[in-house]
Amino acid sequence: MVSLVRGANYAIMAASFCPSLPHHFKPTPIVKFPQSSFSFKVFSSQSSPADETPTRVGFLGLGIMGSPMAQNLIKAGCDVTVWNRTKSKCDPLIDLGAKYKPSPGEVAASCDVTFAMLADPESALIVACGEDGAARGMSPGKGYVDVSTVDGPTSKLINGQIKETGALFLEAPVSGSKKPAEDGQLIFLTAGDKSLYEKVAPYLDIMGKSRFYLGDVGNGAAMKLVVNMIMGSMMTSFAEGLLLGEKVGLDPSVVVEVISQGAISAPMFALKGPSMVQSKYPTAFPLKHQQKDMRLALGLAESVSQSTPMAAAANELYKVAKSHGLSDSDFSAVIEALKVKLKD
Ligand SMILES: NC(=O)C1=CN([C@@H]2O[C@H](COP(=O)(O)OP(=O)(O)OC[C@H]3O[C@@H](n4cnc5c(N)ncnc54)[C@H](OP(=O)(O)O)[C@@H]3O)[C@@H](O)[C@H]2O)C=CC1
Ligand SMILES: O=CCCC(=O)O
Repeated sequence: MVSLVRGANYAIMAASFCPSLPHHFKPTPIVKFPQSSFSFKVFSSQSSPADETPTRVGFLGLGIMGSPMAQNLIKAGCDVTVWNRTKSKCDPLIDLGAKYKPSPGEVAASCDVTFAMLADPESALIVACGEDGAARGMSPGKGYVDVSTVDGPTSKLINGQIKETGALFLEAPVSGSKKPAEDGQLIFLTAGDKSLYEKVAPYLDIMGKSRFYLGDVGNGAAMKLVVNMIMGSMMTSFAEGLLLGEKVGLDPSVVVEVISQGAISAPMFALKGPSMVQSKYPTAFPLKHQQKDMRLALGLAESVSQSTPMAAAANELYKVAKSHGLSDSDFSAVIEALKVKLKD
């Protein structure tokens, strides 16, 4: 079953699930509407599921996405313990009131639920299952929520290791980039233990604007990869159009404007177009991660013999862009890979 929850009042939610905030705001459980995949949260001053909600939250991985996500939890008054491979990235969060532990295992041991936002399958595996990994600190009653973008097999591996400890697992990759992370407007694509999904829903609602529950582990990863595969191909197609337009004498800013008013308008084009026209690529979503997602999506397609020629071509372009040193630029920098001079 797929469920989506929308529109939560940030302050009221935070007050209900984060102990340092006033107790008189208490939400009722999610109200689900039959015949619809939508459900909405409503609030009252009566009883609350808060008693069963974990209150000590761990956060592993404080990069572009993890930092603002953890920050939103802290600002909402949650009891947050952080860890990051590069310790200095913990400091601004510690200044905001977060606790610190020197390893993922120690974070997990000291928290009821631990979130992880890591770069790729390799880092997600190391942090969850490595020597000092989160699994070391897991035990019955705890939960591990991996919000990184990884492939299904990796997610299933982590699920297996976490479940062996008696703890629960939820995969919950996100749609939405740096700004939605800062604004608490992410979209969570979750799958795994339903009871953990329900327990952590208040936290997802602090960090995001909606959440889907998609069933078995692997479905969240698949949904995320399908979405990002489409996004990656859209971006390369947009880049080609901008450059072709420019070469035949069109003003690329006008191309962006025309696109924004028509049937192919997309927030991504409106957001990235103006800076791409100026050859500027301030990093929101690193190009190396987009290429990783194309690679993982192609692997997913391969696993079910689905033909994906557009995505395969786009992936090659991201690889070329990486080889030009653009890994840490925004993924819109893929346009640079098309600026090679061709002979007439
Ligand atoms: N940026 C975006 O717009 C979005 C990104 N995502 C996905 O979210 C995840 C994180 O993205 P983002 O925050 O942008 O990425 P960043 O590159 O900014 O952060 C990556 C994080 O992973 C950590 N890390 C990397 N390798 C290792 C390792 N070997 N061991 C331990 N930790 C490691 C980094 O630690 P350190 O600081 O030490 O390098 C850092 O905390 C990725 O899976 C990405 O695909 C999903 C939606 C949007
Ligand atoms: O994984 C990155 C997604 C970026 C976005 O959804 O805007």
